Amino acid sequence: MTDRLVGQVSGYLPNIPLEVVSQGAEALVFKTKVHPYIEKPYLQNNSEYIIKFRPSKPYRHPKIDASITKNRTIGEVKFMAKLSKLGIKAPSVISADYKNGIIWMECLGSELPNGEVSSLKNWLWYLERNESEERCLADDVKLACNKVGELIGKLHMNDMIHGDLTSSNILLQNGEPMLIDFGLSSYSGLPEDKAVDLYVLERAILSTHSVFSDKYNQWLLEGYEAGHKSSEFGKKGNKKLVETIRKLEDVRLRGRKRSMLG
Ligand SMILES: Nc1ncnc2c1ncn2[C@@H]1O[C@H](COP(=O)(O)OP(=O)(O)OP(=O)(O)O)[C@@H](O)[C@H]1O
Repeated sequence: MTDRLVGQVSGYLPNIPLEVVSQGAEALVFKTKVHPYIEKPYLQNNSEYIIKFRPSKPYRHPKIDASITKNRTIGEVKFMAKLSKLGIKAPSVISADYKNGIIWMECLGSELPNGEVSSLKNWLWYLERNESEERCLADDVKLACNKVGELIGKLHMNDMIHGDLTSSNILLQNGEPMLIDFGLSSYSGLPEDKAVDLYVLERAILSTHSVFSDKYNQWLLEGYEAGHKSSEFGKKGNKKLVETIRKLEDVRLRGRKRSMLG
């Protein structure tokens, strides 16, 4: 399966060496050392780039499939371009081929001592498996969670919804969090949509980092509050924060009822 898809993407990008990074439900992600048009680009990482390829789905009607691939790729690129304009940390888009579902972007993150990419999930797992409880709850972990919350606060203040907030979709670079994977992103000013975005992250933290999830979630929310209270947003920030947190309580309640009913 992967070989066929690698063959397909190599056909679209001839002579570009590709290394498979991940195969998810929606896309295949590759690393390459080749920039498509500049020899010395001004990016945080000038030696490696990411290529995200959304393959066609054989079970969909070819015309519908082509339209979905094109629209989702355009949607993701536009979202990333807006993030860059707003200064919300995420990979810069380098190039895109909408028709073939390809996004060439900046490669973020670094390598952890165990060789894994420095996503929030991998970093916390690394600490949980190799270090003491004290280390897992140290100041730099609190600061990273606060900063993630702040970043999401800024995203929501701009009425942007990530749609798939998990600790894998947050990369850390020199302690600074950056968001990735905007395949399910959308725009909404509704507190409900923002609350659901937060709830998805809260549940992801609970299931992925269960031992310390209470602390991590508390620190994330503290950062989220701080993000809204930044002088940049004035009184509007506090108003939006109160509305979203009130909705978050409703969403949690609905989630609990649903799990009680099985
Ligand atoms: N810009 C980037 N810099 C570094 N690594 C990245 C970048 N984008 C993606 N990755 C790596 O590729 C993985 C998959 O990327 P992404 O989540 O965007 O694809 P996906 O197919 O939508 O994933 P899934 O279906 O699992 O949600 C990420 O978890 C990360 O390890």
